[in-house]
Amino acid sequence: MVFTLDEDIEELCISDDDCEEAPQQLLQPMGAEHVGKHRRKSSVLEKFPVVAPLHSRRLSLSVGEGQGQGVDPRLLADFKPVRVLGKGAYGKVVLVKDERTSKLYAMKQLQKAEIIIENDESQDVSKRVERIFAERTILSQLDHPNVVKLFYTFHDNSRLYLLLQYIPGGELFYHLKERGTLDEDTAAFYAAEISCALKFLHEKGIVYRDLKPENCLLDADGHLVLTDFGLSKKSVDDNNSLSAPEDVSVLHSIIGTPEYCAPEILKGEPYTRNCDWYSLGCLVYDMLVGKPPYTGVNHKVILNKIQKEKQGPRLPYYLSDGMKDWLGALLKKDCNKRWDVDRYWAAQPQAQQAQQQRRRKKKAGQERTSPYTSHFVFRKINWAKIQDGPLQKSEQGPIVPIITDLELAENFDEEFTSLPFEENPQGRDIPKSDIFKGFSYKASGSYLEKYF
Ligand SMILES: Nc1ncnc2c1ncn2[C@@H]1O[C@H](COP(=O)(O)OP(=O)(O)OP(=O)(O)O)[C@@H](O)[C@H]1O
Repeated sequence: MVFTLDEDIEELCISDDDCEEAPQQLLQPMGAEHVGKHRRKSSVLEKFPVVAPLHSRRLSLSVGEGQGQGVDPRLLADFKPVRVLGKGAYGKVVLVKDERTSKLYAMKQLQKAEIIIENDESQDVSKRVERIFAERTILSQLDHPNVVKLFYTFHDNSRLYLLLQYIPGGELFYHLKERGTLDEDTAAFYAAEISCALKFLHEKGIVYRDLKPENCLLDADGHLVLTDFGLSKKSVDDNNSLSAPEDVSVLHSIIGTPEYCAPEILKGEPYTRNCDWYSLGCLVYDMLVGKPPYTGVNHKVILNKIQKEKQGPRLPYYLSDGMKDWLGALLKKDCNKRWDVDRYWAAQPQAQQAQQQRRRKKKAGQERTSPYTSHFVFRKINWAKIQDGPLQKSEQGPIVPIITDLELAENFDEEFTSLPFEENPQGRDIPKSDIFKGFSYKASGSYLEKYF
């Protein structure tokens, strides 16, 4: 499958009724200035002010929304805010407690006004709305131990809300900051868990596209969970056809952190699911070295650096030969020479292997065809246990977060957790519009029961 950023929301919406045109009227910016890139945070992180949830606000759900699942619609008033966990482009993520059940959730809040604002000439409103619906729709279809779970979505006049599984261990890189770098076995463990999540997504036709440190969280037992599916894309064609690549300026405007982004995406060229494996290479490089392979103040600088290197980044001498080999295969800037991990995931039956052997002779040095899961760096990984989930239930990961009280959110940056819950005077309702109609969702009863 080959993708461009030209997404097709109609394929991602649950029904045609859910998909509406973006409104034409424009809203004025809220005054917050763009703030430069923060280390290990996306460049858009501090663009918007923190807004605490309005505990008392009532909702204006569209009639019939979410009724497909027999929804007893949830209200903002059902959830008591406990602490701010993080911030993103359109709002923040807040730890909340369900007043009915006392369960904790991470509530991702997105400000409608910020989504439909025309303050960025390079990105149109309908694309932003598409991405928000895509995140909700994709997450509602996934169930994997290394992917965050979505339980409810709803909206009111000013915000959209996604009620996600609370991942209490915080960002992996929060822990890495304390340690500096990780040893190879620990990095290989996280690489294996991320690989399983990526493989699972790719099999469902989803490209994640946003693999970066702040989207890798640790659960209470130290297992890695991917969050933030705002840039994920579900494939709409299975015939490998190429559509015109999206304008590269549009692309740059939605990628906050280019350091982990595949070169073909940075260049605005068509790309495949293979881009996620490049990002995994960058992430693991960062775990081992303390910074991603190419750094720079903007996309152009990073691209120039990538282009200067013929084969890929230079790998530090202190890494093992096995790790160098694994990183080198994923960090190939030419996506045709990069390891096609999805294809060569595991050892294949002998007949296929023989066929590949013949092909390999033709393309010697071009493409890695050895099985991914049996690479030297994964020699201590029990793939069957990770892939099927029992490992995540029965064993702890290499870094077990210290959690004395789940509500304290001890593993999250104080920069966020210390923020007060006060109503943002700048928060504003947007004129009633159908643009977000169909956003509300409730997971099935059995799904909710399975996890609570
Ligand atoms: N399910 C969760 N449990 C705990 N913390 C979370 C959860 N989801 C997100 N967070 C925290 O909130 C931060 C921001 O979340 P997220 O990346 O989903 O927001 P975003 O608006 O999509 O951000 P961006 O604009 O950078 O893409 C994360 O980096 C993480 O620290």
